Amino acid sequence: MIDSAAGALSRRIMGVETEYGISCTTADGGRIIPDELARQMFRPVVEEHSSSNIFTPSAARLYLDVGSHPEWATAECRSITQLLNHERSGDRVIDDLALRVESELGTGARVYVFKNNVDSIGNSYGCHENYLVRRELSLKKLGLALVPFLITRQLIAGAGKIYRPFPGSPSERYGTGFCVSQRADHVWEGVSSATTRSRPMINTRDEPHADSERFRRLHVIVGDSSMAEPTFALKIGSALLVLEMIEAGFPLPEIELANDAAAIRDIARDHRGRTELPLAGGDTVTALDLQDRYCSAAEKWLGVREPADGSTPPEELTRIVGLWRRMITALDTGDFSAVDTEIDWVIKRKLITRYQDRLGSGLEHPKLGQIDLAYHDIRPGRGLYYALMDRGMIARWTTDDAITAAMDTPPQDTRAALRGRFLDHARAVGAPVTVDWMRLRVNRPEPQVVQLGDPFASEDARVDDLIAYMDAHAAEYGPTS
Ligand SMILES: Nc1ncnc2c1ncn2[C@@H]1O[C@H](COP(=O)(O)OP(=O)(O)OP(=O)(O)O)[C@@H](O)[C@H]1O
Ligand SMILES: [Mg+2]
Repeated sequence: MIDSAAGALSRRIMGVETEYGISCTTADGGRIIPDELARQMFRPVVEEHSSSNIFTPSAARLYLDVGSHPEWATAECRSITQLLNHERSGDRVIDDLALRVESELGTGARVYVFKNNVDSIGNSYGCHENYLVRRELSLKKLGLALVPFLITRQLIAGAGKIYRPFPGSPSERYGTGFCVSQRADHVWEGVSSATTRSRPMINTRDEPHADSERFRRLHVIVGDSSMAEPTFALKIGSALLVLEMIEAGFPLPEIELANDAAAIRDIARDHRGRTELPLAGGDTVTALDLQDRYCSAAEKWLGVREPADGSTPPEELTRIVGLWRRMITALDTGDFSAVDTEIDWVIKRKLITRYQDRLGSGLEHPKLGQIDLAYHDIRPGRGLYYALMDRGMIARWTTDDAITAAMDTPPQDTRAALRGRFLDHARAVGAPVTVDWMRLRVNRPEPQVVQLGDPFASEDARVDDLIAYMDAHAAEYGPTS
């Protein structure tokens, strides 16, 4: 049981990290290996910043992670649609890097960027969610309370994939089939501080990127990347509501599964959530029953929670819980028509089934694998996701204008606004600076550092002073281009 004396955090900082898969074919049918392709994509970034790990004008972090996966970590956000806009703006920025390489390579070359979580040889890359929580809460206890929700969340917000067993694959014992989640086969335990050796669902590494006396950062690494905007909203919104309820001590299923890793893999292969999951105490529960209970709790919670200014508006949460309920009903009845434009795995399964019927083949058919992958291509006008959206077969949650605005404008109601202003000014006067989530530093003539321990604060006189310092020394920084 969580000590809920501190109550639910009514305002919260959230961020999402997305790792992308990349590949390239040249006009003569050749390939460029991902390492080299990643280097080419990041060349303009390195030319401008002398680094492949930067903070962008929208205060996001753009970097090249190990394994040639470009990563976009959104700036700190306070509401779900805001977070969605900032996550989507990452797709646009990364696609611009891909377009540039494509034009350098000349007619016929194709650079593909996929927002998925598995490559063709079984490597997995992540989509991490970050939620600010109070220091008083133990990440371990919070994690244990969240795990049954997160293990079953794939049913309502998974990205879906065709699973093909191959020797050495983590779930070799399962036959070929459609899974609701991409990530389910690639997590090994519920809660721990490791990230790669034994990948947990929640990472408890204590790295708050904020005042460590007041805050912690909950790092959820079990989720799939989302293509459909409503899927993203439901994935984040449902987690946010469950987190709030745990913090507030609101009644929730108190469940400990006997084997988290086995449960998450079994659920991934059960499109109706009916698998009986053994509990640590000996009984069983179905995944659908668990999700139904979380959703019912959230419906009640919406009636009593006290919204805070600047956080996700209640109407938006009502919309999220409405979608959640429609998805539970679909799972229960087997009629998915009320959600088949909103939830990634449902959209994808429908598409794949249609092609499968046409081909008259099993899921092993390579064409179906191509369709599976093409759904995650982030290029408008080329990727299957965008093709379906253009035909009205995928619903929207936000607008192109809002996404475009987020490409170069930080959230205005968090610390990100300060980072954005600082970077903007440094660029204008050519000042050498170093930045991370917590820190703004002017490097010359004398190092000047400001620590931003409160991620909610979007104004700070110390940052005004840093800007004045850069202005005062502008002549020493030399001409700007
Ligand atoms: N105090 C905070 N609470 C919640 N989220 C935060 C906080 N500070 C930053 N974030 C978000 O956490 C994410 C951090 O991304 P980053 O890729 O740097 O993750 P990391 O876990 O620190 O490092 P890495 O991915 O290199 O292991 C960003 O999306 C950011 O907006
Ligand atoms: Mg990261």
